[in-house]
Amino acid sequence: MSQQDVQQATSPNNASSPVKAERGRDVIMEVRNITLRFGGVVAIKDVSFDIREGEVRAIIGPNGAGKSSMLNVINGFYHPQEGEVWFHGEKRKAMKPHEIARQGIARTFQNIALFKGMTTLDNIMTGRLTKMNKNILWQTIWAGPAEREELEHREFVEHVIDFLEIQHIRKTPVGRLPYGLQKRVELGRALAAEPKLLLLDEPMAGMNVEEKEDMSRFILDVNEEFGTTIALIEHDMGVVMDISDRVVVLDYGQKIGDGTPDEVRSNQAVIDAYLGVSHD
Ligand SMILES: Nc1ncnc2c1ncn2[C@@H]1O[C@H](COP(=O)(O)OP(=O)(O)OP(=O)(O)O)[C@@H](O)[C@H]1O
Repeated sequence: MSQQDVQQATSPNNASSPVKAERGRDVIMEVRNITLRFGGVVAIKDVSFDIREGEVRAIIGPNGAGKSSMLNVINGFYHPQEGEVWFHGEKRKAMKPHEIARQGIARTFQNIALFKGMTTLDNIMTGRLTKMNKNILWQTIWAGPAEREELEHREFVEHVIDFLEIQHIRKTPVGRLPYGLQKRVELGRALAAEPKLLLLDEPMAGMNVEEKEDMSRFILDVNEEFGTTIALIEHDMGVVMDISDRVVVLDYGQKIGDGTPDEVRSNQAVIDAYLGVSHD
């Protein structure tokens, strides 16, 4: 990234709204002194930060900084060698990812992870899995008469479909959809779980400008209208500064910045990290 890119990404036009910055005072997620190693590689080193209710929280940093690893710690995919994860005031015990999903944490993936042969509607229905008994899920998708519980789930899913403006593709197999719409369906599937905390792993990756604008709008709408707390990893700095309330910055596995977009954009360590300035 060039000096100009850093300055553009940190221009005042991208300032987040003061109204949003005021929101979300209660901490719902906290990582404390997390250290994660893969053999001899230290992916995360003694990192602590929190996520407050109702905010959009970004985790940024150069390639290899430890962002995905941190998302996987929050999500329960990785168990750190040191440190603690707290969710809703409780220290998390060792849990499987599906148990964590039942606690109200949902995520999307960097590489879309949808059932490509299934329709938009059925993919989003699978997002209800944590809310329904498995038999009902499979009846809903494959056969079976509509039951009351199924109808309630279907109703919520239809609400998500309307909200994301994807009614026109509800019966289309997702493998046939353009990339930007597949990303939207994936967001829909995560929303169908009615998460308290939604984790987005590079939601704009591979998108053109228009698709990025659409996705930014949907993320903010989800945050505003569903009241969902969102933590995201994103490489596009302009987008990050636009939609986030607070940003944590990692570099070589360590936290080098944490604050509002304004605070982060004027942090010299952050600017140096993005410009590749060496630090001992
Ligand atoms: N499963 C793994 N096994 C071994 N090393 C890993 C593994 N996952 C990540 N790492 C290493 O941990 C460090 C942090 O990687 P991570 O993918 O978390 O960074 P990142 O900030 O998400 O990078 P990128 O922006 O390139 O996706 C890197 O040095 C990476 O090579």
